[in-house]
Amino acid sequence: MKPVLSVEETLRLEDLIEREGTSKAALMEHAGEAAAARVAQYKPQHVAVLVGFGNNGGDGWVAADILSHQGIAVDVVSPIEPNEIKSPIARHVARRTAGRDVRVIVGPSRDELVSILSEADVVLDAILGTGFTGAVRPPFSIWIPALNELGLPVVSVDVPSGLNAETGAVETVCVEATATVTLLAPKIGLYSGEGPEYAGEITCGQLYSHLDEVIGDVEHAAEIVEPADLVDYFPDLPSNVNKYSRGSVLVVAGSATYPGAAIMAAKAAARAGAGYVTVATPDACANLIRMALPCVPVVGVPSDSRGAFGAAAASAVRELAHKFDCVLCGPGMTVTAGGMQLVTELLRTDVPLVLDADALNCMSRLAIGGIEETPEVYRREAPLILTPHNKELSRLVGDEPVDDLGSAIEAAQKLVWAAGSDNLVVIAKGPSTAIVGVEKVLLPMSGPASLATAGSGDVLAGIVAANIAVSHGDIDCWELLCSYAVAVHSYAGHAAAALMGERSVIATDLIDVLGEAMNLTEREALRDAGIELGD
Ligand SMILES: NC(=O)C1=CN([C@@H]2O[C@H](COP(=O)(O)OP(=O)(O)OC[C@H]3O[C@@H](n4cnc5c(N)ncnc54)[C@H](OP(=O)(O)O)[C@@H]3O)[C@@H](O)[C@H]2O)[C@@H](O)CC1
Ligand SMILES: Nc1ncnc2c1ncn2[C@@H]1O[C@H](COP(=O)(O)OP(=O)(O)O)[C@@H](O)[C@H]1O
Ligand SMILES: [K+]
Repeated sequence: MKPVLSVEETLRLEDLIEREGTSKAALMEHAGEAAAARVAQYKPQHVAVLVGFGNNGGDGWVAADILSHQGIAVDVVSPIEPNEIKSPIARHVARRTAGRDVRVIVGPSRDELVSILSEADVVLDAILGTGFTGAVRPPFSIWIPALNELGLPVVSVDVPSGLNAETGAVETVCVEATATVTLLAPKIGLYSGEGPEYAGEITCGQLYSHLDEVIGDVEHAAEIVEPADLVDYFPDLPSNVNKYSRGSVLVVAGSATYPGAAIMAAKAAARAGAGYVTVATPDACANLIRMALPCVPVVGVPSDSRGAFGAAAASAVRELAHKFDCVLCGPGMTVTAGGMQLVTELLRTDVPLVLDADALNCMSRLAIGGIEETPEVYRREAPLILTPHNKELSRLVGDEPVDDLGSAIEAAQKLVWAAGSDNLVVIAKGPSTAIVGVEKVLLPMSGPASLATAGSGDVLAGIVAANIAVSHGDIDCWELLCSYAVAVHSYAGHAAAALMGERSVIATDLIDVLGEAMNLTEREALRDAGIELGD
């Protein structure tokens, strides 16, 4: 796993490295080397380097010097003279570079800038980095749209200029990078908010050779799950299994209004490898679900007058629940008094439980002002996995705003820290999904935007439940098991987009390609771990 840092954590890491004997000036030299190496991959003859006033600009000045030493024509565009730069280390490298074989253009007009950029094969963006906040001010608010309009390859240093490195927010304008060389460790903003849209291909510049020895001494906002991290989490299929021993899932879901959600979750659980899936659903929609799922037993439990779970459903489901390796509750169930009783009852069982969709909304109604205020409601011995999207997560924490990766991680941490159990994991879903446990925040591979389609979350919930059932509790790290499930969902998004076209994917397509998605996840993980693949 690869650490992802907040801005504050990055600054602490720099200080720590400095105490170990490597100065910030030395880090800037290495940052410039990393940026120049990324630009050189394009084999350019002419490079334009846009620098700002701060240390991000310093990195750009160093890179410009290195590229010009490689025989590349380099134009450095700066808003001020090198002598006027406030940061002493950036001023030093700027003055040094300006005295060498580069052309320096200070404060060009928009037209002059466009004509300089038009001569370049690649642009290095070293305008703003981790020190940037708020809305981009002139002259950069003029430079950045001019650069974007040209559509040239752009390598950004640390983060694309205009992107808030902490939140991933873009207030006004931001460089649309082809590639970003982030420094020391990736910044959380590259994965949050609009980060993924602007950053292009992200690589990390190695600025310090003993990083592994010190990175553990600063907290990290999150860790990126690399394919090889998942090698221990593929579900086995030994030859001596039967349908029950493979892993059984009870899907408690559906209502007369939303029977489809139960159908998709159950089918996804079966396709993701559970040997025996059963649906418990209100009587009112049981027959419809039976017809849609010939391979799944469907148990009707008492409905209320609207065809949702009624008051007597809770005890009926409790009787069933303990026979299964995992219970998934929520898809399509709607929020009713019967549903709330059902969720309360399931939280009290000792069976691994996945709560999704309206089960989460029922749960948030069990407490006023945030469920984390009453952790005894959801603290339990058996694993509990919650799979909220931002709105559901916000309701769980008393309607505090959750609108990007950072706020989702914060809200999820409130829930897991209040319960204090390492069996509780929140899968905070969004364009980037975070898996939040009591000690770890993991960022598994994200899928394509094709996943933003109704029912896609029901499919993910089925995949998660199946993997818990198949594991039979033999799990070192629930966060990694959940990461495996999210990775399979993401690969399903890619596989379905390849088949159907990225705009046409619907949730049932994801279910149909789950087998292929599991194979892809496994193949990628083995390759990344350096394990030989058979034919
Ligand atoms: N991590 C590492 O290990 C290493 C990090 N290093 C590098 O340092 C970078 C951080 O440098 P930094 O702290 O100097 O900040 P930086 O991003 O250059 O921005 C500050 C400048 O931007 C300006 N500015 C601010 N807001 C603005 C706005 N809205 N609109 C317009 N301007 C705005 C602000 O102006 P001021 O507010 O002061 O007037 C100030 O001049 C980091 O990203 C990495 O590249 C490497 O060198 C070494 C190893
Ligand atoms: N823009 C996006 N890019 C990638 N994945 C996305 C995007 N938007 C949503 N997703 C994923 O799609 C799923 C949507 O889940 P959810 O909102 O619960 O859907 P539903 O309630 O309709 O089943 C989540 O797994 C989420 O991570
Ligand atoms: K930048």
